[in-house]
Amino acid sequence: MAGAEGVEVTGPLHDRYDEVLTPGALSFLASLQREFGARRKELLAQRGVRESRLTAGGTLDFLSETADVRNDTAWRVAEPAPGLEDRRVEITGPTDRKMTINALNSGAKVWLADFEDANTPLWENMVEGQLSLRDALDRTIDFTSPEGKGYALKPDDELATIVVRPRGWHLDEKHVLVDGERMSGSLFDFGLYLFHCARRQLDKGKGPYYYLPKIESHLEARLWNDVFNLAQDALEIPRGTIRATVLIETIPAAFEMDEILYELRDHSAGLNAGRWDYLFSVIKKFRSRGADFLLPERNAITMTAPFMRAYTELLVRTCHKRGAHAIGGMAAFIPSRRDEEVNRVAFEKVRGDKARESGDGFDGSWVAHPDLVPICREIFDGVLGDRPNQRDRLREEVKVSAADLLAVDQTPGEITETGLRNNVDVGLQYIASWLGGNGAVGIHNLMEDAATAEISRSQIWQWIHNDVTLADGTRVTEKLVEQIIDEELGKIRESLGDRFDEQRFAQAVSLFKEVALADDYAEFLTVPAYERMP
Ligand SMILES: CC(=O)SCCNC(=O)CCNC(=O)[C@H](O)C(C)(C)COP(=O)(O)OP(=O)(O)OC[C@H]1O[C@@H](n2cnc3c(N)ncnc32)[C@H](O)[C@@H]1OP(=O)(O)O
Ligand SMILES: O=CC(=O)O
Ligand SMILES: [Mg+2]
Repeated sequence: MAGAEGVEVTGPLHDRYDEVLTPGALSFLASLQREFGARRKELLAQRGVRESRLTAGGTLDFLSETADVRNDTAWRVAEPAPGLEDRRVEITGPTDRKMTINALNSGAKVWLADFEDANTPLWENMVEGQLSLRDALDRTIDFTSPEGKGYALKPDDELATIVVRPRGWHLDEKHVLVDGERMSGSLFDFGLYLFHCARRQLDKGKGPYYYLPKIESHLEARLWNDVFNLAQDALEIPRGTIRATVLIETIPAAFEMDEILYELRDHSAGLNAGRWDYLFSVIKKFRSRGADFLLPERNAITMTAPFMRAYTELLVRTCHKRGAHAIGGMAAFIPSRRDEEVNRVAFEKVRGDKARESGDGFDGSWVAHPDLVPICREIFDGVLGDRPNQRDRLREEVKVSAADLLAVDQTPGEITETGLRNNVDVGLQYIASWLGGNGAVGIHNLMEDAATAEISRSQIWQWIHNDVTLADGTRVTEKLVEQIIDEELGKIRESLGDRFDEQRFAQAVSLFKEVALADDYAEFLTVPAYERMP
């Protein structure tokens, strides 16, 4: 494979990788990295500065310097692009060939093709995911399971619209060096998909669409907008062709929703309420601030907690004021085709979650599994009927203050030994799976991904470092957690039997201790985890 000037690919080049990593594509990636790499690093450093202020006792508020943007009632985002008018059901998931076909065929309006929370950024997952997307658009994708079950796409007009979620700004792609430096994982995922699939999508009457994860400020949204403009110009695609839905899934971003929409207004496809990373962000940003920012154990926190309601209500209000879609989040309950009771509970929980969202004015929502598509559709059908969305529901009565968004201590629930054990158990099982190359997994009938695992390990860090006592009066210490790690690992070993040794539990324990116990808190568990990957 001929290279591109200044670009070195250090990952293995398996079958067909040359179809994605072409000299033209690599040159395009290099141009994005050269233009935006330094700004990305500056913005990541600014996250640290803001976080240090919070650790020192500071707070978050709506920005005074952008009050004009918030108060100006005249501007609106672009009208929805083809394929994004009606988003009442969106399925999310990894981009391996089987999941790609299943997601596109699922009956959902949109498929979020995930290179972030549901994905281990193993080199093979990244490049083969891009091949899946391209092959899906060419309709050359197929798959045969080891049992001989064949998979093929339904006709185009029955397929979900593809929306790609690249990695967040914090992640590198270490297998592609530009002028000797690792390139941004975000730019790698974004750029390869745009380079290969923008024209293919336009030929089908749709476009290159993205979900943007883990953004912490409108300046990060501005960076994405500048990336879009340069990329569209370079590929001779009209500006405004790319559309992006931003996940509001960090607490600082909740104070900048208007500004984020404004920065991306010609490319915007709305906002999504990414509840799991949002909870992680609340814990992370205020992790050293004692009782005022202490949440109950993970499974006790619901979307009706006052600070979560404030966030979702403000999101719908802000989106609809600007003509943008407001998309709901993920209920973690997954159905089972083998256990009727598990299925019943999952359907009931998801139904309740989608009923609340559709009633609040969201225009659609996420599901994690094809069997949940009909439920989400039925609930949104009940509110939307034949209308593609409810962007006209302005929710002008919603008033949310900074204090409402920060009312973390008003969340009902407690911290128990069961909650502590669950965080350890799920954290270990998830990390072992992630290190094995699978970033989305069902554990105890709940969907676990990078965002939910971040909550588990960060709660433990917070409880140890804030002298928290459990409901039974036991203090959470490093020693106690070490003991629970041993005990929970023993249970996992027993339940897996011979399969235990096939999985990466030794590595998972070491990483879990690093990210849950070490005084020096890791900003993302996926960053040290990535360094342990080939
Ligand atoms: C916080 C956030 O960011 S949420 C968004 C990120 N997270 C995700 O996207 C998770 C998506 N969901 C998944 O990955 C999966 O549903 C899991 C891992 C939770 C469970 O998967 P499984 O254990 O395979 O579930 P199950 O065995 O019930 O699957 C039944 C069928 O549905 C398919 N399926 C399940 N989930 C999905 C999905 N999200 N997309 C496409 N197909 C799916 C399976 O491949 C399987 O297909 P098959 O019958 O042809 O073999
Ligand atoms: O990405 C979604 C989330 O909830 O996190
Ligand atoms: Mg997320």
